[in-house]
Amino acid sequence: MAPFPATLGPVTRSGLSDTIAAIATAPGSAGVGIVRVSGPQALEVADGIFRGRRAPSTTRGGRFLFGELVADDGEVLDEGLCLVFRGPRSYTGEDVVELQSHGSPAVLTRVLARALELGARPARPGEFTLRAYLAGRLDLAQAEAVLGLVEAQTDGARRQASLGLSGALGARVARVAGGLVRALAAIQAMLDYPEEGVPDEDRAGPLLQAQAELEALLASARAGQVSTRGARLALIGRPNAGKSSLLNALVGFERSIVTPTPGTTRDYLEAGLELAGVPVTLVDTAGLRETLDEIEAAGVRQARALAEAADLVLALEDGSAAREELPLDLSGTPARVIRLRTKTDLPAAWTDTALLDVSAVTGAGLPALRDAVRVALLGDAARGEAWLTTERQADAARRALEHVLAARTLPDELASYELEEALRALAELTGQDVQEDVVDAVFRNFCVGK
Ligand SMILES: Nc1nc2c(c(=O)[nH]1)N(C=O)[C@@H](CNc1ccc(C(=O)N[C@@H](CCC(=O)O)C(=O)O)cc1)CN2
Ligand SMILES: Nc1nc2c(ncn2[C@@H]2O[C@H](COP(=O)(O)OP(=O)(O)OP(=O)(O)O)[C@@H](O)[C@H]2O)c(=O)[nH]1
Ligand SMILES: [Mg+2]
Repeated sequence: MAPFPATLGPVTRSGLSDTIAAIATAPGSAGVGIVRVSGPQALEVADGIFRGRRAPSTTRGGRFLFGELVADDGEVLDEGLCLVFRGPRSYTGEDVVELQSHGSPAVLTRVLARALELGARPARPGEFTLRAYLAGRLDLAQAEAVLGLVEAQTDGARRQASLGLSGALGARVARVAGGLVRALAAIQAMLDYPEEGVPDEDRAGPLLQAQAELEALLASARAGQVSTRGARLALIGRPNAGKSSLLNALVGFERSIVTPTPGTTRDYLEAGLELAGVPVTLVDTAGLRETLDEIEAAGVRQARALAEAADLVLALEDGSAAREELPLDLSGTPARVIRLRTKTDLPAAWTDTALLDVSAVTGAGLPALRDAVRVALLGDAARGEAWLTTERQADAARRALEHVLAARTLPDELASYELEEALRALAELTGQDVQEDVVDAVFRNFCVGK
């Protein structure tokens, strides 16, 4: 991808003011496919491709035309629709034309090639959405939500992206910023008119409130990332604990080999499923034990490494056999472990209320397990609220919180500096005050045509 223009603001705007075109629909055959054109020459380009009862350039915004898509020599490529959006009333804020043909890669490549001949240039990844951002139609968090929506594989990811796109996250951040501005005003008043006696709660109240809101926002960051990026769950236990059986019960088919012989699973294997709206990868591993078998020993080493790297460990112990200690130290990361007593359909050899009872055979305990996984992965981040969904957003919120915490303890002069820094971090979060390389990094992840 060509580098993003050097600065934001007017320079970038003019740098982006040429006309871009791209196939907006996914590669492959489909019912309908779309070539999208945006920029000052969009209507001119459309006039050169589209033949209908009237020319796109004489059509009002918000209308569509039915007609033919034609090549430079007049050959009809396909019948199609032309949608006309006149700036600023369009996705990008510029003149936009959509040429909608049958969803044939052969047709779409010809239509795009014709648009490029007529003066458009190929759009860079995310450039339509970048233009919407630069036109002030979306904030940066909304642009990230567009990306999240395009990539959403689960309903949980879709919900968060959709909330983000609605501007709910921006609104949540604006609330925090509003509180900081009030606190800043109180401090300024104190500095300017010390004799007036500004009540301390005017300063402390909004700060405390902002701190609480930032902490809640940051608590949502892990949930947001997990719901978009997904999570890895490692099943760990002694041989025969029932790891492979549990994996099969959770995914609903015989993904992993199960036998009564301890040491059945050697190489690890993965299975994808959706748990609590989160894309989850379950990892079945070799049972942990000392062994002279070289292959099995390699599997055991791998199992330990997989447990280390997982977002969450399901530690299984066979409830129908004499209890043996799990040869794995989980004490360092108790928040990342759910302990299970398995085979509860069989007579219990022992019980322990600290463990969750499950049976892969009857399915008993599986709903409780799914619940525990949801809490472990998402915490109590409220479902209806907008979460921080990217590391970039979380980083900005973290810095804002640090400055707010500093402001609470510092004398007025220094506190007001900290609050200004906190506000700057929040402005970065929504993209009002942001370095161009950050913007570049956000849009680099997009696909062409978005
Ligand atoms: N065919 C098609 N479907 C699509 C999109 C698109 O660009 N084209 N979208 C994009 O990726 C999404 C819809 N988002 C859009 C957002 C704003 C405008 C728009 O033209 N807004 C104008 C006019 C609104 C109006 O007429 O009421 C505006 O806000 O001023 C269009 C699409 C999803 N579906
Ligand atoms: N009754 C009953 N038997 C179970 C249950 N889960 C597993 N088993 C049996 O226990 C034995 C071992 O099950 P696996 O799922 O292969 O155990 P594992 O932990 O994957 O074992 P390794 O791969 O050897 O480490 C098999 O005979 C299973 O049928 C259960 O919930 N109830
Ligand atoms: Mg197994």
